[in-house]
Amino acid sequence: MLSNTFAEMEINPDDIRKAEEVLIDGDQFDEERKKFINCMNTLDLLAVPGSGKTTALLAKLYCIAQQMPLENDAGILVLAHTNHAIEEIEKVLKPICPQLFSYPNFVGTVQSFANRFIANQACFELYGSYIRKNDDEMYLYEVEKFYRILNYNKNPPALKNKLFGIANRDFDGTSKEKENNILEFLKSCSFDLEGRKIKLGKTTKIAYTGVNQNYYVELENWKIALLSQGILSYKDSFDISKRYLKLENAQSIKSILQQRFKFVFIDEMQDLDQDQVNLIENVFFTQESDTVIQRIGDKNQAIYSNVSDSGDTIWKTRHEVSPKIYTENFSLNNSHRLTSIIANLVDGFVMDRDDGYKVIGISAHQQIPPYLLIYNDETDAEKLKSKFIALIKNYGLEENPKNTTRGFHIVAWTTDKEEDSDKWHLRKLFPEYSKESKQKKEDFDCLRKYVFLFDHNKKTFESIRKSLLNGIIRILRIENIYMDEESKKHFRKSSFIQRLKDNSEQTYHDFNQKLFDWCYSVVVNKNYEEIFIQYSNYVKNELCELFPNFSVSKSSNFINQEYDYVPICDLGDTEDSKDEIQIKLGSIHSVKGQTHCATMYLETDYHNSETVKLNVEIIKETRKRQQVLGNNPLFFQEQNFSHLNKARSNETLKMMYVGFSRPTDLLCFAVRKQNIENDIEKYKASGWHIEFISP
Ligand SMILES: Nc1ncnc2c1ncn2[C@@H]1O[C@H](COP(=O)(O)OP(=O)(O)OP(=O)(O)O)[C@@H](O)[C@H]1O
Repeated sequence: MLSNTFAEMEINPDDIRKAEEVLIDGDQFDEERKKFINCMNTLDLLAVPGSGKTTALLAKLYCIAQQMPLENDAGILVLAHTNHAIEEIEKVLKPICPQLFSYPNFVGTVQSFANRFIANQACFELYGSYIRKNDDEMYLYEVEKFYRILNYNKNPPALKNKLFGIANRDFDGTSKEKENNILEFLKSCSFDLEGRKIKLGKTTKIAYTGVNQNYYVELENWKIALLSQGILSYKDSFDISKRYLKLENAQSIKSILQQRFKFVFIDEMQDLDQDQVNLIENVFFTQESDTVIQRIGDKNQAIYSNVSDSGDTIWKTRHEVSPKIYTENFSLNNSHRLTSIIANLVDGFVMDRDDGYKVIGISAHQQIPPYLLIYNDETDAEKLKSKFIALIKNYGLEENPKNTTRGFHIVAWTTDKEEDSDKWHLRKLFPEYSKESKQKKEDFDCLRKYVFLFDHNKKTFESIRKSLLNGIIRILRIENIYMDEESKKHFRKSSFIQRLKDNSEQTYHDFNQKLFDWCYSVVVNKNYEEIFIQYSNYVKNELCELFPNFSVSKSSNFINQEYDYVPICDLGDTEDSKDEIQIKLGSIHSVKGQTHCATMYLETDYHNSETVKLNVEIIKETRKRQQVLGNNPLFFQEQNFSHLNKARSNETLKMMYVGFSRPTDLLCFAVRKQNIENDIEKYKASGWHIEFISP
């Protein structure tokens, strides 16, 4: 393995100066940060929240972009796990270096890279179809559809009996829960189609042992049929890429990619799951490759894939794996985002403390102590928000435009639950939070959502047009109306439009006119209800002219299902609150990587509440000995229990580490009284300011 040789490129100091102007208001990067920006070798950079990892990466990308086109028409590849992380990079760099976002460079999620450069071709060569759907929700729908047609049979054992046994071994729940376990298994299992094994994680659950195993063959056929239609779960993209890259005739793909991408940068590296890490290594980290790979992140913030089967973080740094070749990891000391008081609190949550890893806040902002906001129940929600706003005003935070740009955020771990759930969640307090309206989804569980939940940020009709067409395609799919009966190929938007044209120019013209009117009415006049009626009437009454076999039967629930639309969640959106402070609502996942001015972390239930999960017993009570609890970072103590590998507590450490480390100025923690009643004095003594929202 090469330690690295592609080090000819030198960053121009003048470009660093310009980057400082653009990225950190003309401040100067210190020597440590400049060393990272200048380094053109393969490396891993790990550092605390707010230390400026992303900023330093942006500076480096800015400097490289100034030297484009690169020698031999080489490009750079910039990857992250989430769309959010990519959008942050685009937001800053697209306006000032658009060349970074066009050929031969690629900036995107690991998923989009895998699909575009490997999985799409793999799917075509292995299964005869390019990828048409790559979406876990759509995949779940396929799983459910398949499950519904299965029947029980004891002898010989039918697939349904087998699945029931596999998914519900030692499980004592209701029949609904058992059914959900089967669906969950079908959704999550992976298919080793070469070895003819079906696995969950690393464990083989069903292996093909002979021709009489009809249930195995049935499941395998279903999977192959999906792949042949280009319907893939997210994980499938990596499974088929891995398979494809092993083939003799795919070897050229690796060398083409290595030639094209001489630099690979991965931000938020800790979020990648094992498949993603392996794919990048498999393509770029080979004996013959001279591609430079720089991976940037913070293991303590791994809130996505986070742990391997052994309980360790998935990302193993080069130094961990080959300390002789890679003598150290890069690091950046100090957090520019955090004040020392917030940094002290946040530091107690650290799980993975490499040498010198300590959260030290060096921001010169005023030292505002963290606030504990204690409330009773959901009827206090508005008072809670008002208190947050009052604190923002009290410290004059809204007066600085930079603070307003960074924003004032209420964040929570669990954002959404069913209407009647007693599990605490963000929407229970703030119904204006609507997760689905924030997501740019293409497929939904009822027709109404196709009219209401298109991507409202798009100012053109493109998004609503797509959404309305997707709704029709979904109905045709539910009703088993195929584009081609024999191959059972489903319609896509383009083939549906083609069918209209094939029917007659007039049909096509009439439909287009209708579609335009619907789009106009929804986007311009916001006539959602009226258009939903017209749209669903079209489906019920006019689609049959195009497809004589069509009638609404299986899709009737899908069409009639109610959905209460709640307009977008930013509270400041309403007219009469124009001058008010805008409070944004979001999940911890959605604000990862962001810098806020003020953050209110709302405690919610994920299995249990955060405060409960941080009460960790480290010594059990016996007749002779008292129970001993671990250090609680909520009391500004350094946690000492993560080595016990209690999964719920450890994920809480990471989630709160991310949530608490967002604000430059004000951190509030909102908890229900019943959860912390006995600990209020401890909070006070440790440094929190206590505010009771209601008596
Ligand atoms: N060298 C610097 N000098 C001054 N301010 C900086 C510097 N680097 C970063 N900042 C500021 O600190 C804040 C945090 O930076 P950034 O988001 O890059 O940190 P990060 O390490 O990527 O954080 P996280 O781990 O939370 O993703 C930003 O507001 C950024 O402008």
